[in-house]
Amino acid sequence: MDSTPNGKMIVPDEGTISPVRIFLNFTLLFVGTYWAILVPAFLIARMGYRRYASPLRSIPGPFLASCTRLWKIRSTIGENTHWEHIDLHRKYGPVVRIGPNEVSFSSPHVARNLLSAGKRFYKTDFYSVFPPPENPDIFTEIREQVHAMKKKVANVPYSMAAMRQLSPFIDDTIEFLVSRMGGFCTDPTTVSKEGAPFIGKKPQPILDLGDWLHYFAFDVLGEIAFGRSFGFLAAGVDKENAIRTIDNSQKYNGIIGQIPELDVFLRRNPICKYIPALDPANNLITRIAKEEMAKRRPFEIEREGKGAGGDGREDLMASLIKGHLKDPQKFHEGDIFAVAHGAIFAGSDSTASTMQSFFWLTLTAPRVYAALKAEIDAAVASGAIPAAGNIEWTQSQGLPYFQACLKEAMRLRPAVGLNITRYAPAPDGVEIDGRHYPAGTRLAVNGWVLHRDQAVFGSDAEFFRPERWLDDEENARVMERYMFQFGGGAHVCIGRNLALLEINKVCPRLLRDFDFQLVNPTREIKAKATFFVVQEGLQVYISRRDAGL
Ligand code: HEM
Repeated sequence: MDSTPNGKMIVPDEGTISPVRIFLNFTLLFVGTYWAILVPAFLIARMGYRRYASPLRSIPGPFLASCTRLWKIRSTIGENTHWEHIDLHRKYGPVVRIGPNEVSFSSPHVARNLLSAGKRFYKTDFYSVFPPPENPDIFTEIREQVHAMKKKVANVPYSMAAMRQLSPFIDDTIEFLVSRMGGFCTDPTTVSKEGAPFIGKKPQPILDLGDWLHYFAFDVLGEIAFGRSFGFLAAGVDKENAIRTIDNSQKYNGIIGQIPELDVFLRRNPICKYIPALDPANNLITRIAKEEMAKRRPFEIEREGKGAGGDGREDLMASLIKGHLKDPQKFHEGDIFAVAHGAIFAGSDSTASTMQSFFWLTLTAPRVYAALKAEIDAAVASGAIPAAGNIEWTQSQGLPYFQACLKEAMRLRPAVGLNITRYAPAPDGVEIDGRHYPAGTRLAVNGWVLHRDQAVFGSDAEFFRPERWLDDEENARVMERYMFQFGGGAHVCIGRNLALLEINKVCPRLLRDFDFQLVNPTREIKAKATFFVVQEGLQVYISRRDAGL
């Protein structure tokens, strides 16, 4: 206690010190002194609560996953989610708790229900980090009603009929790919019969088929979306590192999609705009998309069918502009850019990855590769497919073994490697296989797991055996119903017609025109799950062949 100059003691008026203040002071002092114990204690209590007080508490799974999202973040950073989930279901069974509020299912029957239209299993906030957040495209739009409106407009240019009209531009790109690949062919005068990699003094050129298929997929999308190629095949390299930048951005989406609340501090942080390397607007693909938007103004030119894109063709952007002009309230101007630009992100890695899987699985199975070549040779000999030039969609439909190999590749190595996740519907939640999941529970499925279900695909579901699609028609129909490489329901892939058209034209053509030999037949290609499975290491030696002659 203080004293006054005259020596009298100052007695504090107890009534003027608020008890709240005393409590706050005490709390601050306490926390300040013991924070090193209190913070971990709080976190442990929170983890324990999430682990044991949750309605999901009896579902098996990794302990850490049941208490914190860190387990999923770690799994996504590791880029190995696809294989990890296969192991997880082997260990814990058909239903696994992979997050405090998230469950993964291995049953294709559950997946069919979960992804069906009209059942009100809506997309989670995982998708909200995928750009552009200010104007979501078909893939990133999580407001279901708005999504349905946008998809209705975009479905028109994505129909198979519309895609087949653009087929000549795919043909030109295939022609160019084939001519570029010709530069990697072994010189026949220097090759030994055994096809040894080094002949005489001249090393046999190595073709990174994975890279070239990637360039091809991008250039096709440039033609389809904007009426012009991105020029990857011409350059023969990843121009301006555009593909790598997109892959890195997908990796970011995959990881931050697990903790979307962090996005505002990272990519959505306005500071990014001032750092050129971090501003997505500087990416080659985005620049081209913007240039094309600018070129097509005023939009009325497209309505008159003149095709401001340059050569009068109705590319995706032209068609979206028409959709906007028809109903600007439902399909805004910003949607034109978002949907056309988004197509490149959604359609490039996915299509490339599918073709890479097809070639990898086929070339590592000599019996399959030989049977495939025999089918193509026979088709050429009979005139079912031409001996030179491009192959039409209808012609490749007449190659049953090729179709079986493609389905088998999409079954064993689907292009999406992360989970597809939906919320249990509000307000009542949902019952699945006798267990109730409250509204808002995250329900996840992964194609890599679903497509290995032995009840649907057979006891040898682990193995690449294209014949399973040809053994029994009825069985093939059942298997087809439980394939999820393109997702399902209201969110089924809008670009699947385009992807299948491309693949059905280019793969048989390459098999007809070239012989392939893997450089490292025993080395597994790298398959990194960001959202799509990005693959590396599909290196081959090639030589020309005269199929069917
Ligand atoms: C073989 C190639 C492809 C595969 C395997 C594939 C796979 C998928 C999958 C699994 C989904 C559902 C994702 C989910 O629900 O979370 C999806 C959606 C989507 N895909 Fe594809 N895709 C391919 C090619 C393409 C192409 C070429 C485009 C566009 C040009 C495209 C555009 C989209 C869009 C916009 C969505 C969102 C659909 C919606 O939510 O309504 N995809 N794709």
